[in-house]
Amino acid sequence: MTDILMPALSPTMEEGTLTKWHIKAGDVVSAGQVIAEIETDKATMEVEAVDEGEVLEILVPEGSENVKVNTPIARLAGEDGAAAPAPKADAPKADAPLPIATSGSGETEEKTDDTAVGPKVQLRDPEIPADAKLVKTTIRDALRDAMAEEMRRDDRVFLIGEEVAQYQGAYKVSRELLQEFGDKRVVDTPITEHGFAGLGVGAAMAGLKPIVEFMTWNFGMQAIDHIINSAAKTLYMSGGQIRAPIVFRGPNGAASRVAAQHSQDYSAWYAQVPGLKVIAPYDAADAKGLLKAAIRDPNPVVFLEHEMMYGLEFDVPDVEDYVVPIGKAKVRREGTDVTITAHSRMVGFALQAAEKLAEEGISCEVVDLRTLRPLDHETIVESVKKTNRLVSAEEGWGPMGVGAEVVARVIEHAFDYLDAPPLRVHQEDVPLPYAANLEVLSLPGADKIIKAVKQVIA
Ligand SMILES: Cc1ncc(C[n+]2csc(CCOP(=O)(O)OP(=O)(O)O)c2C)c(N)n1
Repeated sequence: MTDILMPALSPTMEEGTLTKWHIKAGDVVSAGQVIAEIETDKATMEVEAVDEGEVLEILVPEGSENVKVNTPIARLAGEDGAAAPAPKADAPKADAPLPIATSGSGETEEKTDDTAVGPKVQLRDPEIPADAKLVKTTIRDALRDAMAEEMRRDDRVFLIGEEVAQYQGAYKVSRELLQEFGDKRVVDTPITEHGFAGLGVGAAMAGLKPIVEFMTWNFGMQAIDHIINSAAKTLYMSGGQIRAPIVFRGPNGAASRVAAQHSQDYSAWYAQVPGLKVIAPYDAADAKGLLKAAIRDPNPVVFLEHEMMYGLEFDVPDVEDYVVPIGKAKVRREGTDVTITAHSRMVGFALQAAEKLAEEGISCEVVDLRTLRPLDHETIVESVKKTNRLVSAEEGWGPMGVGAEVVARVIEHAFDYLDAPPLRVHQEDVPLPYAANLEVLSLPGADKIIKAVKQVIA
């Protein structure tokens, strides 16, 4: 049995009208068949079935307004995930551009809010005063606040990218920045990643502090030459005379149902490059504090946000100038039996796994890497010296990955403390499939972490 959920047509869509059903209970739907029409203030969209299955029940009648994204709207017989709907963009209204929907990333973050939940108890950073007020903030707003604060502080800081100004960001991360800072400091560009990334690197070398937003890191590949060959290497190649203080940021990692070219993790790609710093935060406080640190850093920084986490809320300390140091991992849960390392969205899965394993009497320590380059192996090694076992978890591919590096460092620095060979959890070694059931099978989650933990403690 599979519930068809109300899809999100755009990254910011929260609800819509279910205008028409093309199916009724008892019908057998086939893959690609249009089953419903959905309307928001921005677009009308047809929903297609991905696989075949019998319609057991229509849960939301046609004509229903304000149906929240992710509400079950119909029930199909069949394997879980096999008949999930594929939204098909249709006739966006002219006055409302939907860059993400038209790029194929329409159905993204809201869908996953339940799979990347935050920890119930968060360990506090030592730098947060004990009496600091904590304010629930989405990751999207935490990133926005970081940019706004740094732009107020330093007039050399500016933001450039596709749809960052008028549209306020494809994921609404630059909300109201154009209004506050004007169009000289919040700059819309054509669809030319290679062009505007190069312009950013030149501006950085000339003394400005650009933040270059990629609509997703997938499109940042067009600009990879500027990131690696220009930004990362110039300090070395100029004998220390020319710096490029620049932040490249945007959504990274697996999105939902957008297929291989729109859905991949660049952590290991950039973390290999000398001259770059690479940051991949998990929660909103780190997103804010680390982005502020990245903007101030004199080096080029690759800042990997998770495409499916922008709408998630976490506690952010309400302190004057919240800056989290680059290059320091964070122990998010203390434990004694096994160390789990993770970054970005995988931290949520690691914490979920740790909670489930605790019910069986297995105590996991979860280390959030936060910065991938430079990697804080001291914190990891310290943890492994205590637990004697290691599982690394990452969303990207395994070979030559972040986990491979973590394991190598632990073997180098704590070989004698290991009681079992370390294990790596990662995506299957394939480009991410589009089909819902294969997508689920390809990506790592809490279940795969639990399996690996049980294997290393066996
Ligand atoms: C290299 C790259 N950058 C960004 C995107 C995201 N994207 C997809 S469609 C689109 C807007 C396209 O606008 P336009 O060229 O005017 O075509 P339209 O779809 O409006 O006819 C953007 C920015 C992409 N697919 N590839």
